[in-house]
Amino acid sequence: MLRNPQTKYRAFPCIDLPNRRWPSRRIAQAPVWLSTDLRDGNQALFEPMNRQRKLHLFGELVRLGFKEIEMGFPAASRTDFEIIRQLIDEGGIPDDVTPMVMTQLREDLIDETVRAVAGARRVIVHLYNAIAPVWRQVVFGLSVDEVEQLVVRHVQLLKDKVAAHPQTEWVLQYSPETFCMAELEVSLRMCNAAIRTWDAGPGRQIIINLPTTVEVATPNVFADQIEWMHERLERREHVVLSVHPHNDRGTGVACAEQALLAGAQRVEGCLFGNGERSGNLDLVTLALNLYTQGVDPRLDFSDIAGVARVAETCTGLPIHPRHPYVGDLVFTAFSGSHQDAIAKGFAAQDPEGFWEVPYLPIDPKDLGRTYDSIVRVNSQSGKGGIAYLLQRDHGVSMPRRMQVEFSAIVQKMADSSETELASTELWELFQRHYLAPARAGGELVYLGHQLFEDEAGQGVMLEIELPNGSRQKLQGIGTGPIDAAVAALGLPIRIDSYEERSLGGGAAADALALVEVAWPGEAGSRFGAGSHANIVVASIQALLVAVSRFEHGPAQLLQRSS
Ligand SMILES: CC(=O)SCCNC(=O)CCNC(=O)[C@H](O)C(C)(C)COP(=O)(O)OP(=O)(O)OC[C@H]1O[C@@H](n2cnc3c(N)ncnc32)[C@H](O)[C@@H]1OP(=O)(O)O
Ligand SMILES: CC(C)C(=O)C(=O)O
Ligand SMILES: [Mg+2]
Repeated sequence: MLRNPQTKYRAFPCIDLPNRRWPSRRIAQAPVWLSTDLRDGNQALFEPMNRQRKLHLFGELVRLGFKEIEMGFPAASRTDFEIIRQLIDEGGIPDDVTPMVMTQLREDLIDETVRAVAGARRVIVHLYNAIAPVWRQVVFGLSVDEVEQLVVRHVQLLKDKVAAHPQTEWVLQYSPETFCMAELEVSLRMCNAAIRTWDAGPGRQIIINLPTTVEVATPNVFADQIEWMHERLERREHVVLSVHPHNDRGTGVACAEQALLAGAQRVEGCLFGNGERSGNLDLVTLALNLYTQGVDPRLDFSDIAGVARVAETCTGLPIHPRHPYVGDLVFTAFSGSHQDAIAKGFAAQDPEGFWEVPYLPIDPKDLGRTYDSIVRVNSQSGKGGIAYLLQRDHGVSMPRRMQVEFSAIVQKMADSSETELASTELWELFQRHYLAPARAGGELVYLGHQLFEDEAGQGVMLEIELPNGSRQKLQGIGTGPIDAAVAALGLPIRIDSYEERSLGGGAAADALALVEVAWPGEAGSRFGAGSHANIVVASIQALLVAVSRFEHGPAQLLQRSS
């Protein structure tokens, strides 16, 4: 990369629009949607869709509620010609859906295009030509006057040709390709030439479609360009002002939103942002952005995963897991504080009230998605999410300090595996670290006990197995069974906390005992857990696990026994 990029790249000039109104407006209704999945989306694929895939995607677009669908470039592609012809001839286009077909300003191509769609109930013919300086000079070698003549000549030609097919309602769409890079006066001249030549008026609609063919400036510049055109286009009431944002700077959706504020009434784009280079406007994101502002998008994404699978199958392109609204991970929180806030938000959410769950801009249920994967655990997770999963799925409710200790163990595991841990894996990890008798060797093992009453308090006769396999009988007296077991071990330990719960609920459920042991002089305490139908057994097991987690614990007992 250059250290002085200003020698190679220039900033796009600002638009002189002192009284711009778009910044203080709000989008209050859905635009007219045009899907160009079958044209702009298709022309950007390694392998363009075959007939079967195109028809599949067309059916899906209709099902989603699109009323205008660009079908392709019939003069350039035999497949496109045959598909549109077949749909028209066989009545395969619903009455409320208008197909659109694209062509360059060339007589032979316009001829073929009209042949492809004549007889349809209503059709939009899309004429385009690039008008920005570099294209005028380098690609076409035409002056501004000559470009205008090209537009007038071909709009007139189309007008004459379609007059022979009065049974079809013909709508013209004119796109000054490369609009965002062209001088506004030149764009206005070309658009007004098309409006006049088509003779737009009552019953003679025209769509003026302004593209960011290659996105080159910040969205506010595009919004200024749109407002400037909106205020100057002739016969404005008979013009549908449309935009066709691409996404080269990653701001296609922002451009569309700001263009709608600036006077655009219609947007063109593709599902999930497919399209040339870094894509077209993502229609799904725009629609759901509106939805989350309380605006009905008039497109149905209540099974968004199903739509995604159709799009992936037809285009052969995968959808990124972090893609807004649809990605596999977008309703998943890994980080602890997010998990904590989401869990609290769900608990507090009023089912009839406004959506107010932290970190989730939309209710996943509205898109046919579930809450199941919202709390997931990886190396970024905190104790809240881990504790939530163990409690929810395994009935284990850890005291707070144990949550802290266990989350360090989980993070170590997640860091080394570099993967997410499922709730079953958390449970296995919990058992391996804390739960007698699931732990695997190296510790003191409970074999049996007997309680007895003593003048000095509660007595216990404890039988345990040492790590070398030898058995030991130990006796102790204390204020209760745990205290007596501590006395029996004869180690300088202290019980810092003790909790018992029932594991998994129900009358027949095992008891779960959680014991926290401190060893004065040793940093930190250790937890242990035991589960058994008998709570005393579970408690002694938990104690033995916690003691075993101090290196000195088993070692001192072994030393004493030898
Ligand atoms: C931004 C967009 O997405 S625009 C849509 C782009 N999509 C496509 O082009 C897909 C379909 N296109 C095609 O299959 C072919 O380009 C065809 C069949 C239309 C034309 O093919 P060809 O005649 O071989 O021309 P080619 O593909 O090389 O296109 C370049 C020619 O078209 C001319 N041209 C490009 N755009 C236009 C236009 N809008 N109107 C008139 N002429 C145009 C160029 O000036 C150039 O002419 P030249 O050969 O006299 O220098
Ligand atoms: C609208 C047409 C010409 C287009 O795809 C573009 O300019 O990106
Ligand atoms: Mg395009």
